[in-house]
Amino acid sequence: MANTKGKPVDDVNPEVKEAEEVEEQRDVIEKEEEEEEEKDKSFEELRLDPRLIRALTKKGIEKPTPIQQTAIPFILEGKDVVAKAKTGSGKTLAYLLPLLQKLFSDCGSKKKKPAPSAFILVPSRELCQQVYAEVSSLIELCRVQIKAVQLTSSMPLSDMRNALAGLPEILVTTPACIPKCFADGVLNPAAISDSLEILVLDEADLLLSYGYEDNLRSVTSIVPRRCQCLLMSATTSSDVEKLKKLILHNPVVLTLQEGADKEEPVPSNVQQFWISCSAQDKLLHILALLKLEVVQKKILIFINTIDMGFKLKLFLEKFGIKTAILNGELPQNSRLHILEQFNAGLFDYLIATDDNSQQAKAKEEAKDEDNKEKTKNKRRFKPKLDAEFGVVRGIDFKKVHTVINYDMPQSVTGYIHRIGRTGRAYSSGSSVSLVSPDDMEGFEEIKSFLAGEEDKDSDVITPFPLLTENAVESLRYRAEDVAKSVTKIAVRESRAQDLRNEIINSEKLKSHFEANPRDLDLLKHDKLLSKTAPAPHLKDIPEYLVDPKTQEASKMVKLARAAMGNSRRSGGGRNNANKKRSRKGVDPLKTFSANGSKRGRSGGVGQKKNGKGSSDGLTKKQRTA
Ligand SMILES: Nc1ncnc2c1ncn2[C@@H]1O[C@H](COP(=O)(O)OP(=O)(O)OP(=O)(O)O)[C@@H](O)[C@H]1O
Repeated sequence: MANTKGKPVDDVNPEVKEAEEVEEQRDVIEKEEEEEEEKDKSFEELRLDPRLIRALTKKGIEKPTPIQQTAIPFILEGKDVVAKAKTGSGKTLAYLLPLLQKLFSDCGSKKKKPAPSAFILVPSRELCQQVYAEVSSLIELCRVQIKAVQLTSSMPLSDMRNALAGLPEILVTTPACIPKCFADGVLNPAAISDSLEILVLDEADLLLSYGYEDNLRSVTSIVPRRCQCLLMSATTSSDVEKLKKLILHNPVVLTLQEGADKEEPVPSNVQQFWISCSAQDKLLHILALLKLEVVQKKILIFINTIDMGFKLKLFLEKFGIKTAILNGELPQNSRLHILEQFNAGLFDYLIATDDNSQQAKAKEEAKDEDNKEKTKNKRRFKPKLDAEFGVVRGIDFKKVHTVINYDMPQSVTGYIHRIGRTGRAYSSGSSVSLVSPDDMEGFEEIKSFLAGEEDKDSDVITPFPLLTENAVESLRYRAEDVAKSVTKIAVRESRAQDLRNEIINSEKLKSHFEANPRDLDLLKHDKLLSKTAPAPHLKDIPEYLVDPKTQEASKMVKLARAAMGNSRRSGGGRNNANKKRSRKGVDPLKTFSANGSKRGRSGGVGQKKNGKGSSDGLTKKQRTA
C-alpha cells in the first residue's frame, strides 16, 4: 500500500484513501470481534466437569456457543429451561453436557434405578440416532459408568427388552415409542414416576407438528413434579407455548438474540439468495448452478415430492452429475447409511424430501395409486412412508456449504429448518431458492418474516449474483432436450428399482454394521439409476458455451473450495484462527459478482446484515493482490 504519511489530504489518491478507510474499518471490526470473544465464557467458567471438558477437547470443541454459555448454568442449577436458539447453534450439547454432569454424581452408587433417570424425546428416528450417537461418544470419552439406549417404534420387542435390561440411565426415543412400550410392558409407568429426574423435549417446535400430541400427554401424565424439564427449539410457535404449559414449571425462558437486539432465525453466517424462474425452467437453472459450478459443494437440494427427486436425479445423471436421494420411503438402515456417507464426504450432492408436508403429499399420492389399483385390479409397487421419518429438521448434516430449494418449502418454519442445514456452529454457508411465479406468495411471506417488523423493506434474500442470463441460456437447448427424455414411466421405474435395491442393501447393512460399526464405505448410494452412460457433449459442457463472467465466477468458487479445504481441521471443531478465516475468508459470494460491479452491490453481496462487513467485499489478501 502507498505511503501517504505527511502528504496534504487533497493529494492523496482517492482509491488509496478509500482502501485505508476500509482497512481502518476492518481493524475496528476485528477489535470488536476480539472483545466479543474475550467476553465469552469458557467451559471451565461454566463449572463443567473436567471429564466433560476433556471429552469436548478430544472432539475438537474448545469454546461453548452462546446458547451453551447461557443454558448450561441454569440447567446445572436444576431450573426448568425453555431454550430457543437458531438452527445449528449447538442446542444438543447445551442440554447433554449438564444432563450428563448431573448423572455423574449418581453413577458411583451401587444400586441402579428400575427405570431411566433421563428421557430425551426427539421427533424422528434420524434424530434419535444422532442424539444417541452424541451422548454415547461423550460417555465413552468420559469413561463413566453411565448407560444410554435408544428405542424406536420399529424395533422388535425382544431388542427393546434387551436394551432396557441393562438398566440404562438415559433413554433417547420418540414420543410415539413410549406408549407402545407401556402397552407392551417393556416400560413400567410407575417405575418411571419413581426414577425420572430429567425430561428433555428436543426440537420441541416439531414434536407437535409430527402429530405426537397424544403421545406426549401420556408421557406427561407420569412425569413426577420434581422432574426437571428442558425444552429446546429452533423457532417459536404456538406449539412450543402449548408444550411449555403442558410440561414445564415456571421455566427460565432463554431466547438467544444476535446483533443489537434483533432476533434472527437464520444464522447470519448463511448468505441467502434467490433466482426467479418459471416452474419448467427450474431444471435448467439447477443444471446451470451445478454444471457451471457457481455454488460451493457439498450441496443439499430440497424437493417436495419423491417423484420429483427421482426426476431430478435422472436428469442430472445425463449430464454426468451423480446424486444420492434421501426420503421417507427408504428403509431406516439405508437412510442412516446415506446420512453417514454424506457426512463423511463420500458424495457431494444429496437430494432430500423433507418432513411431514412431503409425507402428507406422498400419502395422498399413495391413496390415489390405491384407488387406481383397485379399479385396475392389478398388483403394483406401493411406497410405504415411515411415520417417524424426518430427514431435515434437526439433522446435523456436516459441512454442507449450499442448500438449494428446488421446490420452495410449505412454510416459513420449513424454510428456516432447511436453511439451517448449512452454516452450523461456526461454519459459513449459503442458500439458493428457485422461485417460480406460483411460489412467489410464499416466498414474500418468508422474506417479510425474516426481515422482521422494523426492517420490512430490507432484502434478506438477495438475487443470486453468480449466474448470468447468457450462461443459463447457453444450456437451454440441452436441458430441455434431456428433460423430455426423463419420462414419468422412467421416473416410476427408477423409484421402484431404487427402493428394491435399498431394501436389499438395508439387510446387508444391518449385518455389516453389527460386525463393523465404523465402516461407512460399504454400499454407494449415489450410483447411477440409468443404464446408459452420459453422452460426452452433455458430460463436458464446451467452454465456448459459457460466458467469461460465469467462467470467472466458477473459478472463484473452485478456488474458495480449495482454500476452505486447506483450512479445514478434521473433527467437529475449529480453533479460533480457523474460525476467523472461515468468517472472513475467500467466499466468492462475498467477494465476487458476475454482474460486474466490484463493490457492494444492491442486495448486499459481501456485506454482513449487521453492517459489519467490509465495504468493498474484498479480503485483505485480494486487495493487496
Ligand atoms: N461449542 C461448539 N463448538 C463447535 N462446534 C459445536 C459446538 N457445539 C456444537 N457444535 C457442533 O455444531 C453442530 C450443530 O449443533 P447442534 O446439532 O446441536 O445444533 P442445533 O442447535 O441443535 O441445530 P438444529 O436446531 O438444526 O437441530 C454440530 O455438528 C455440533 O457438533
